[in-house]
Amino acid sequence: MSGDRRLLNVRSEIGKLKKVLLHRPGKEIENLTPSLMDRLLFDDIPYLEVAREEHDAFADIFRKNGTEVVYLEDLAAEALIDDEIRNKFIDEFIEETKVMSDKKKELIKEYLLSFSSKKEMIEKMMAGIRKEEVGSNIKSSLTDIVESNYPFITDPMPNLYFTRDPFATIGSGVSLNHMKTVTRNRETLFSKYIFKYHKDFKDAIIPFWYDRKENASIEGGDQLILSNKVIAIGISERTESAAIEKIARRILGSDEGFEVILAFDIPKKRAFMHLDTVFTMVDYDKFTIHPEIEEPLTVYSLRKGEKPEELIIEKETMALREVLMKYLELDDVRLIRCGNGNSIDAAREQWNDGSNTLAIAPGEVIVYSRNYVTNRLLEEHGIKLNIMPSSEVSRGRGGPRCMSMPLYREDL
Ligand SMILES: NC(=O)NCCC[C@H](N)C(=O)O
Repeated sequence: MSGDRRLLNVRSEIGKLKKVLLHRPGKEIENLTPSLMDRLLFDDIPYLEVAREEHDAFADIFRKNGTEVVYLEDLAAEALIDDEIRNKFIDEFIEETKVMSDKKKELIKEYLLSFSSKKEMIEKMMAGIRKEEVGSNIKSSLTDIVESNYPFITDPMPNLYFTRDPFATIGSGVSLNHMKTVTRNRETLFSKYIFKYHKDFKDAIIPFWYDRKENASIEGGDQLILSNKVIAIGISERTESAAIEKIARRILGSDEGFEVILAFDIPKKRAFMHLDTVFTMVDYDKFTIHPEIEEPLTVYSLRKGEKPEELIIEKETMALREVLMKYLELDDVRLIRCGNGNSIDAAREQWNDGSNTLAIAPGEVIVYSRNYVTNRLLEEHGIKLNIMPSSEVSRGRGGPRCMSMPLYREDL
């Protein structure tokens, strides 16, 4: 990045990745129980020790390829530059838990302030606070008595290792997302403090395209930067059209150079959770896809109008291939089908994020080892693979793209 003073720069899905944000799975994973899984958006409980080994192997792939890796937990701790900010952060964190009683709030604060290391305090916030850690017998309100069997004072945040979703780097700016679910919206507080107070960002002029307090939801897994002109956003289980409209006005009205936002209407179901669950870019003209999105799709193109704030919106029904050829101005594109078109392999590998690859350079991606049918096909299409172990991290229903947030990619 020598000679380049931009802190954040993402103008494609495939430009050489120079800096990426990860979160190493922590104790929050061990605070998952079967009865919490549904609300906390997990389908199984990963074995933490192995999940960490897999995640470390993921981080090593970046480092070996010249990508700087930074961790959410480190940046969040470093953002708490003085007592005033630490206090403010703790208060806001507690405000966003469902704790009602003032007495309990005081005890949580006291407990969090008792950590001498800021990183350990952050990790505790992420992991969740079990009842027995903070005055287990407090029954100062009716809710405490009624909910006395609930094991946590503050819930764990097991989805944090999917750093793709709470915020997204778009151009030189940040979409600080408002997440669909309460559990994931709590995660965005860490990003808020990082961009506001961390020494690397606090004095920078960073455009914010969205804010976590806005009322419509949008998640990073739905935000794909197809080129320096075209952004794709899924209208999905997690992202609402109202949010896309707002963000489009701001991005298209800025001087970042993006010309069109394509809103892809995808099925609202868990197997299609985000646009990147069913579709990722692996090279200039190659994409991995869930075979079910090959059928004609409804796509809305949003462009800037003549008047300030005006948007021109056009609805089209087209096959994905045609949409990509048209908007990326390509003569041809190759759609690489997850599971190589076999319905059983496709369904199995799709469930384990076979289409959720992360490009670290044009034509070079990180993939899960378990999706070997799709991986073979990618190789046959000339894609260079970096294969990571994937038994445990995959249980959270996200792949290499979901587990990473690029902060800086070289322009193509
Ligand atoms: N971009 C993504 O598809 N992220 C995966 C998120 C998985 C997580 N368990 C969730 O349901 O939000």
